[in-house]
Amino acid sequence: MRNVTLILDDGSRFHGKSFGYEKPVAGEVVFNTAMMGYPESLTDPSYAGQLMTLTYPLVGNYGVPAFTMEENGLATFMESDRIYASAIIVSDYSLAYNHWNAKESLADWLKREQVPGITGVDTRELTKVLREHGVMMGKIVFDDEPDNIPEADYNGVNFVDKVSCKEIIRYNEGDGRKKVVLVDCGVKHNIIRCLLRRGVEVIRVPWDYDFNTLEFDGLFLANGPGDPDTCEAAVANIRKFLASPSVRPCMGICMGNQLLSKAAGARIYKLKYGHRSHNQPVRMVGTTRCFITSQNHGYAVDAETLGADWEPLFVNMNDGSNEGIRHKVNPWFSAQFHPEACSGPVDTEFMFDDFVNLLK
Ligand SMILES: NC(=O)CC[C@H](N)C(=O)O
Repeated sequence: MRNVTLILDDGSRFHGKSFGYEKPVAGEVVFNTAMMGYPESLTDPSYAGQLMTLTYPLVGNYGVPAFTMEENGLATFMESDRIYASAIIVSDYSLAYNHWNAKESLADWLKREQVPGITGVDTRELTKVLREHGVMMGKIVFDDEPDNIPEADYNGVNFVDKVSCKEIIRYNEGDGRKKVVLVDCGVKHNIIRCLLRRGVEVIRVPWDYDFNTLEFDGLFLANGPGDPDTCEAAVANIRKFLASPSVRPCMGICMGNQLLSKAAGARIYKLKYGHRSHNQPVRMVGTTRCFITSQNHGYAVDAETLGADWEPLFVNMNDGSNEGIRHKVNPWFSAQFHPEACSGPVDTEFMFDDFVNLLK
């Protein structure tokens, strides 16, 4: 294992060993405090461009499942067609792995997908640095090579455009089925699985496609990487939908919550270090009902700036930030967290039932 160094923008250095693909890489360094789920997180397109630090120390011990696709093109066990995170940073990579569903080691998978992985880093100390300073750009360099890769700069980069599908994909087509347009900002496959399991037809469209020209019964706004302010084309299409005389249900997740909120007039801001974990507590506004949720986001909605017809639906119980919105009259709502989980707690999957019931 070659020696590597993670260098953060503020000059802090963390030494480790390479266990994945051997190439230097630069990107935004974020941390995730979940105890498991590295196959799902690595293939979640919302991590595009990010160096993912895991605080849970032992990683790799349950290997990686087979990368098989179902007939409909959805991955059997993963959240997309490949790894989207730019690198993974762990404390103690486990050379031995064992699980009924394991097909290969995390190291072999990373090497095949050409994604760097580093181990031996005190990821809890690294997380403390990111928590105090806020997420930072950083790079992983090999100690036996000159450090000549440029710093990452994400200003104005539209990551959604890089990961969204390029043409329309239809799932579960059939007479009499309710049709849901899904705006693919970088959709996790479990969102599509959750919809298909409820018997609807899904029409997956590129993020900037004007779906208002299609015939459909409901609109679904998916998760996606990067800064929502780079997705004005999607916001314009959502605004058209909201203004349409034919009122149809709409649900959004994560980036979908941010885009719906932007269409509702709200401002988006960047959180200091984001929410990436399996145990984010949220409260449903107006009730004392709380849910434990799976999350992966760096931006948040400023609920104070929502239009008068809208209100917050969920609030984060750790930091009070907005976790979802709803329209006061029409069947339009969204969550900043991930009701489809995968991985993570499934407490809020009922939101898919609510959405599909509204279509009827
Ligand atoms: N998972 C997501 O959809 C993330 C949304 C957005 N890219 C953020 O970081 O806030």
